[in-house]
Amino acid sequence: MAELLDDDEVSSRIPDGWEQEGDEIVRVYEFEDYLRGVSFAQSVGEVAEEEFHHPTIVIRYEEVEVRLTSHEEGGITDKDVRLAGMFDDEF
Ligand SMILES: C[C@H](O)[C@H](O)[C@H]1CNC2=NC(N)=NC(=O)C2=N1
Repeated sequence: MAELLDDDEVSSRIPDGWEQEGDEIVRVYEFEDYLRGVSFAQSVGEVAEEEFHHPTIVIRYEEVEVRLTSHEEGGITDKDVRLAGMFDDEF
């Protein structure tokens, strides 16, 4: 089981564009149109399935919100930080 990160560790490790909100890290990606966001959400889902670590994905008009936390550990771990960077690579 991965170690929980404290707020300072989260702040220093999460990629630019991500923020901590309680026990989650979150980023809102903006798109020129709705279907580009839908396609991005699909890509995020595929990475999540490959890594077996799943975010909450909210698809809105011209934006997609992605939230990560480690449910089993009950907070933010390096798994979340690593996946955040992998999702950014899909953007
Ligand atoms: C049983 C447990 O749900 C699975 O091992 C995986 C699935 N995907 C997961 N995703 C996330 N974000 N956190 C988890 O703890 C997690 N656990």
